[in-house]
Amino acid sequence: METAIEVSDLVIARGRRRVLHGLSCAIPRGSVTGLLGPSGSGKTTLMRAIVGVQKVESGTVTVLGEPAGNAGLRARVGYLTQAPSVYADLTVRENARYFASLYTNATNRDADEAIEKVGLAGASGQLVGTLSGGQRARASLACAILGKPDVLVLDEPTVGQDPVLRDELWQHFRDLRDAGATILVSSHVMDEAGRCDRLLLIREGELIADNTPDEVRAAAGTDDLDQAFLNLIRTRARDQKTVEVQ
Ligand SMILES: Nc1ncnc2c1ncn2[C@@H]1O[C@H](COP(=O)(O)OP(=O)(O)OP(=O)(O)O)[C@@H](O)[C@H]1O
Repeated sequence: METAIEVSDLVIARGRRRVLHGLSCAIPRGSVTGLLGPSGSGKTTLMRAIVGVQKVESGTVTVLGEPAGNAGLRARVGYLTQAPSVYADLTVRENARYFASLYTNATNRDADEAIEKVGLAGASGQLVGTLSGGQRARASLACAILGKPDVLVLDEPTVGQDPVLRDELWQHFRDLRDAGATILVSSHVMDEAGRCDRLLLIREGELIADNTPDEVRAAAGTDDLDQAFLNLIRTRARDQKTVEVQ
């Protein structure tokens, strides 16, 4: 298994609080890896470290063999932030073509293709400021994927999308993976966890599972991933209490 992203003993503080406490994981190349965990557990912080925009206290993050954030990675790593990062006063097409112009290898055709992939072809002439929240999120996604990056970091890409669109977006993620991309995708929705090749479950800045969905189910003794995560969290909390008492 070739590793695309290697995180080692990562410690990050945000504000005065320590958010990640020595987290380590390895994300295989050509996989869709789900990053799951409660709100505030550190998912976005970990993603920011992987794309190289987060100040790190200690530890290392290596992406495609280079330190995260290196100039050589700029065109190879795509990042969808949680808040849409597109220009409200440009149309969907203008946004996508503008982002395409920032890549040496992306064309207007790639921009139009990406718009189609996210289901926005019918709204490509519309100003982003007039789109619905879910449409705006998809416009942002189109801009993140159009450069065909080797590593794609997606922070809650399916929030606010209807089930049909969600299904299509997940199919697209799998297509990108099959073409060789490595995808890290955060989600709150457990039914999305089952669609991933691997899962990272994070809680209060610590990794409590790094497995395939089947392995997570087996370790937790239940077929239901929602329940499996609850079991893992409860077992961990119990173990920690036992250690404190001893
Ligand atoms: N700019 C900031 N300054 C101070 N604290 C921050 C900042 N950004 C995030 N935090 C804190 O860091 C912790 C982790 O936040 P993070 O955004 O990584 O969580 P998350 O798992 O992505 O949450 P969500 O699922 O709600 O997006 C939280 O306690 C949050 O309040």
